[in-house]
Amino acid sequence: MSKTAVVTGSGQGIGKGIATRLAKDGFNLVISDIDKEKMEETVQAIKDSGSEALAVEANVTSRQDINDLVKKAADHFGSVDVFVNNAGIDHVAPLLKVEEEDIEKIFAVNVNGVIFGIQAAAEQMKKQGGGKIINACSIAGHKGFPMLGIYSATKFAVKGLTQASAQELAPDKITVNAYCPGVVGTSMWERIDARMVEEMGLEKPGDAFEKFTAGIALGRPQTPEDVANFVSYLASPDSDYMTGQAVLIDGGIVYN
Ligand SMILES: NC(=O)C1=CN([C@@H]2O[C@H](COP(=O)(O)OP(=O)(O)OC[C@H]3O[C@@H](n4cnc5c(N)ncnc54)[C@H](O)[C@@H]3O)[C@@H](O)[C@H]2O)C=CC1
Ligand SMILES: CC(=O)C(C)=O
Repeated sequence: MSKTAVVTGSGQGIGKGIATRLAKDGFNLVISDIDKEKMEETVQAIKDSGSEALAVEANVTSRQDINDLVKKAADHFGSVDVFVNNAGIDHVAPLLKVEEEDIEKIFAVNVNGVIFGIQAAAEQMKKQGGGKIINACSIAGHKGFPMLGIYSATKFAVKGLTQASAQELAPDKITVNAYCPGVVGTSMWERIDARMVEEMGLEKPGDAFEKFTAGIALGRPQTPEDVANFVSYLASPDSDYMTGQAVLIDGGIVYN
């Protein structure tokens, strides 16, 4: 029987790239997002390529939504073998301009969402005798970047949650790891660029993206496929002896 992977925030961008790759790897896919239209587009693309896919609308800030997502995935396909906590949002501002509601909003998605995902997936995986949980971290989870202060704080939190849950869940044969991309050309970076250009007084759209990508050792911005190639490994038995790691996959920006 095929294994099943659930990917949150897989209507577009990195999540869509991961879902498409895992479908190619032979997984049944559960595509989940708050954007119904984009979610259905991803499902159709996967079905057109000959794989099984199910769409489940879920907001990661709601524990109930995430519990329901895992239940629907398990009821439909029989198991949840891989759960990717990919959904995330950005926030760009100097720390002195950050409002209380900005902090609440970004932590609700990037941190609470990952906690709810780990909890719901682990309860299901325990019943099955194991599984793999994979979290979206970032270079900003290894190094604080100016203008990305609260975003960086959420990604440092993801790294901590990955390490703690890996140790708690190892006896249940559940591994927990994270991918830490650099600068990926998705709609998230379009928003980051627009805000940085405004806040930093740069000349034109694209200047912040160019500034960030200029320092990449491998000489080009990252694609969702670059990230998905590594997540494919984390979802495969080849990574069975790896847990608690938040691995940089950034073309050479941050070195640990
Ligand atoms: N783009 C980049 O350069 C990098 C992105 N990341 C992380 O990778 C992940 C994916 O990023 P991108 O694909 O670039 O973002 P994106 O903005 O292109 O796509 C994010 C997806 O998540 C969905 N989403 C947003 N809030 C949600 C919620 N509350 N519940 C469910 N779904 C929700 C959106 O509808 C969208 O489909 C995020 O966690 C991000 O922080 C990490 C490092 C670099
Ligand atoms: C979006 C993101 O994680 C960075 C650092 O570019």
